Amino acid sequence: MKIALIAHDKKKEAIIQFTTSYQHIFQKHQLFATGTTGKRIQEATGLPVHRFQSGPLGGDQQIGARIAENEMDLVIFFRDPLTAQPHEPDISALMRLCDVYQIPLVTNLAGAEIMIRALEAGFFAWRELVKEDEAN
Ligand SMILES: O=C(CO)COP(=O)(O)O
Repeated sequence: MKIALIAHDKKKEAIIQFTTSYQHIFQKHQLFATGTTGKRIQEATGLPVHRFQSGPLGGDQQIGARIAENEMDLVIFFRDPLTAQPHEPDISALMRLCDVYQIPLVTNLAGAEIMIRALEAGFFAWRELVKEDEAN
């Protein structure tokens, strides 16, 4: 599966701990991330991560574009709800596209814990069916 990982600055440590804890699962998937998040995850885990621009420089929009092309299966976004972000419209647009295209999105650690277990349990098999349908 293609997984997007994004974390706001105050949530960077949390996403690093999360990806480190579940490295054995993440290593079976293709990882994508906004710039700084991806760099930190790569440094901490050694996992290969395709890095887009940093969030404020368009990274959220680049991930949104992948979603619009059905090229992303899951978005794990550790949002900071207590800090104003200069690129708030980009963040809203990304979340909106997840809803438009029915892409699973979690925006906090509690949701991510459940989602990663669902991923490992095979609950994402339907994504392959959607893609097969589109190809026909
Ligand atoms: O701002 C972000 C998401 O909206 C995250 O961007 P970085 O991973 O580059 O810090």
